[in-house]
Amino acid sequence: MMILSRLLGCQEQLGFLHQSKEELTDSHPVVCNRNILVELEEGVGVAVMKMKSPPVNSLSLDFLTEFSISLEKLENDRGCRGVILTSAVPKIFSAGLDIKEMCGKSAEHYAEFWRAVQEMWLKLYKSNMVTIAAINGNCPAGGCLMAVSCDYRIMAENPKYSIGLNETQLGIVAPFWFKDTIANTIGHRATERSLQLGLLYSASDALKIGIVDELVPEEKVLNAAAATMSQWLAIPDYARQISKSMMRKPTLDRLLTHRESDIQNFVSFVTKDSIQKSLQTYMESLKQRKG
Ligand SMILES: CCCCCCCC/C=C\C/C=C/C(=O)SCCNC(=O)CCNC(=O)[C@H](O)C(C)(C)COP(=O)(O)OP(=O)(O)OC[C@H]1O[C@@H](n2cnc3c(N)ncnc32)[C@H](O)[C@@H]1OP(=O)(O)O
Repeated sequence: MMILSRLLGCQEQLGFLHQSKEELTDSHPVVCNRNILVELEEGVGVAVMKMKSPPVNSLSLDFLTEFSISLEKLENDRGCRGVILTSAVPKIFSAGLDIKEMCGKSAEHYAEFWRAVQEMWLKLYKSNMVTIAAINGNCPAGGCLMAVSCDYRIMAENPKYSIGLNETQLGIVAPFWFKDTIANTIGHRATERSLQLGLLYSASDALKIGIVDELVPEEKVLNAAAATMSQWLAIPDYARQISKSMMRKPTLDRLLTHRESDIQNFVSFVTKDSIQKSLQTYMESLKQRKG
């Protein structure tokens, strides 16, 4: 019930009611949501989802709810066959889960938050559409999860940007389905090293290890994503979708089977004093790094 009311509440915030005439053209209907801009190019059947939640596109409960609703709308739109996921915030793809959602809140809040994280991943990983991440900035932890859940990743070749699952550096543990998703991308051995050490890879190392598929100059990331999209869309949908599902279903089923226990594990993990302390110390270190 709480989730339903949040979804309904968010649908109002989603801004379907606030579209201006300038934002709606025949060829590029744009939906300006609070955290995500969705632009559907109808003739081509491709939507661009631009995350725009400054300063760092952190994945808050509101953001995740909006993301899942937006993706579901596209999924149910027969005119949309592909999605390019990118960022409208300079230098940041996404800073991952919003750490503030995991600090000093109630057990009920943590459970609701974690269900929203699961939902985002389930929707993205099982999407029937072609999904391409156009990674135009830093991409740690939950941001990396989003990227590796897509079918293909193109990253800006900027030495300042990094990508990876750095959870252990915060004193926390990437859950099994984060691990499965990255292992499906880079293999078991590379995942083991990557997760234990909480590695963040530079763009060039990310290409070498296979976290990303292609590097291009920053200003070409979206064009490169559109070019790759047209190659993938040249394959008949039905055959491609069944192939995707064959590869991903066991991983999806594992979370679906253990969804409630995964939420309980998260809540009991994150409510530990030691974990709260680690997260708070990490947040403070982010602030100090600034100063
Ligand atoms: C036994 C098994 C049990 C299993 C249980 C499972 C538990 C697993 C739980 C969770 C998995 C976690 C996944 C995650 O995604 S955790 C998040 C990890 N993210 C990071 O480590 C990134 C942190 N951020 C950065 O490194 C940088 O901010 C940056 C490189 C992304 C951008 O740098 P810069 O442009 O210099 O910006 P600032 O650092 O100055 O940041 C601006 C502003 O934003 C705040 N902020 C940054 N990241 C986050 C975040 N992830 N959440 C919330 N807030 C964030 C930062 O503090 C600044 O705030 P301000 O000082 O108030 O301006």
